[in-house]
Amino acid sequence: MKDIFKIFTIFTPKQQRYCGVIVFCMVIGAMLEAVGIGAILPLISIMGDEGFLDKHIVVKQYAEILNITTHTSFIIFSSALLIILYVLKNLYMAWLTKLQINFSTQNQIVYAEGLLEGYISKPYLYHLDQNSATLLRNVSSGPILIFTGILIPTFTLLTEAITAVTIWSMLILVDAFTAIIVAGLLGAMMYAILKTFRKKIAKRGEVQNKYSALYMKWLNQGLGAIKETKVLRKEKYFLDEFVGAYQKYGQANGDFNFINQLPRMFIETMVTSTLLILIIVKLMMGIQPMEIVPILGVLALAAFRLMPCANRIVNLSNGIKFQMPLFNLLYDELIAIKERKLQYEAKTCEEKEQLGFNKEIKVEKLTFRYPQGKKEVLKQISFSIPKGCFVGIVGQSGAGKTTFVDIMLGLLNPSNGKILVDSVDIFENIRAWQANLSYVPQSIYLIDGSIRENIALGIPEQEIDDDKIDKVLKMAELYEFVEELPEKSYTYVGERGVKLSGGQRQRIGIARALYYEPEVLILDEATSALDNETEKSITHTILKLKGQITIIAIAHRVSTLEECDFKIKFNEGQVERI
Ligand SMILES: Nc1ncnc2c1ncn2[C@@H]1O[C@H](COP(=O)(O)OP(=O)(O)OP(=O)(O)O)[C@@H](O)[C@H]1O
Repeated sequence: MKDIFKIFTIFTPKQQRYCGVIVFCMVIGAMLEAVGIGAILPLISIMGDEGFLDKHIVVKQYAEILNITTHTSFIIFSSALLIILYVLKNLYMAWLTKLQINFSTQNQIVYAEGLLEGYISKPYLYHLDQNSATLLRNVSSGPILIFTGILIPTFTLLTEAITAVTIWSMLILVDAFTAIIVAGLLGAMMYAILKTFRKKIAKRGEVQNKYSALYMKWLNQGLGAIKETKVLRKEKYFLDEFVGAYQKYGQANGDFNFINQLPRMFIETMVTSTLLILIIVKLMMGIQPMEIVPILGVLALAAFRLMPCANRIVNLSNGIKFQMPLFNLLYDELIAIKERKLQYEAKTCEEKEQLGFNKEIKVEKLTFRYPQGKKEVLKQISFSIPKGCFVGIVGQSGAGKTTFVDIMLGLLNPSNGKILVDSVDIFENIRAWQANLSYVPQSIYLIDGSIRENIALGIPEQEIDDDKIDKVLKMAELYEFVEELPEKSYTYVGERGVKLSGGQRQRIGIARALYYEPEVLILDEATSALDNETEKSITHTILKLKGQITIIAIAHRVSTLEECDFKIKFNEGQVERI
């Protein structure tokens, strides 16, 4: 039962009040439902009683005002009233459903944004430990499942429960004995069904949750490495892994759907049999069949209205249980979103603040160890880089060069030591330091957009400065190539830049880095995957920037760093200036 209300704990007090309004409207809706059913009984009595108007003088007086004098016209009038009641009730129910769906959809969007915002702003170390398929599943499917799979069913479940209680209360007035028997029977059945299937459903929920991330992972990997997959002829391997996970996911869903169909059949059989047995008992007690008929009308209606109610309550509870594993998994993150909303915390900030850099970068006794790492990757390293210098970072594979660069970039926090820029520790305000940086990795990530969108990454299309695009295209020696393209800088590069050569991709990376007019340009093996000629030509491009900005470049090839001012050699966590 506590599962049902857990969903409301992720909401702010304002949202909870809104939920309260929805629940209040639902109570009215449930009452309208009950009145709709209850109103059938007087109509049946009126139909069966020719002298009804004569027996009810007050009703007769009001009817005469409306010019209703005969029994037939009174039946027609009462039927018309009932039609209006049903139309109004269902219009109200449609409005209420829309209210619930709007609330759910709006929050689905807010929480999807919140989840992505949370993941994007998480430290780089967090992402090193996560598989992107899990995060993809959480952001893309999480809010949908939580809001359409838990919140809407919770609202519906509450409506059904309120409707059931109201109908049942009316049933008590008509025939208390039958009402108690029906409630006892339905209650016992619901309890038994929920208890029997609770664990099975929770287990299926966990399985579908686990394998939805896994099949997504294999999908990503199979399609992400399409070139290697095809060349190595490993299509079947990826397909088998994907199908293996998808089968388990599908099986869990199928099992749940089957289990969730059983209560309807069970409840229907039990309720119909009980109702018929009740009639037999009443007949055996000597009650005349004609006396049973009017009561039976309401009873059958109520039972057949209560039965789907009970059935839906069971189905909805099971559905909620099935979706709970993902909700529980995301619970802390959803609470964090609520807290962020409460604190009106600034969105992933794009601060204007920039750390001043006029003299030097000083690395002081910098030490780093990865959380799961056994030894220190950097051991108290110290050196300084004067502004405007071109510094080469060299050393064997695994020596800690990328780790150092990641610290410089503000992606990793040192275990000890400092990096001072004009005597200010960059970790005091890493965003302000990052405002000075541009970075070119070994493999540039290109979005499936135009060249200009890729260069001015993160800037809305309409705000891209085309003069600046031309300028950096020239600096990266890409201008002529782009000018020859049919759509120039508006040409699409394809997913991850598949329509470009490796050298062109790296040049776009350099143009991107330069678009932001950095004070410090960091290159992590930016040219090492290229052939000698392209590498030389890109190095030549970079060298043109020497003296204008500070360049820190990791490179394995000696030729890349021939013209640098000095080199820092990394060796087993220690450094030496050469
Ligand atoms: N996420 C991580 N968790 C634990 N250890 C890591 C992690 N990333 C890197 N390491 C370890 O840190 C050490 C330094 O790695 P780093 O990538 O900085 O070396 P590198 O000098 O850049 O190597 P290369 O030239 O091959 O890129 C290596 O021993 C590596 O195994």
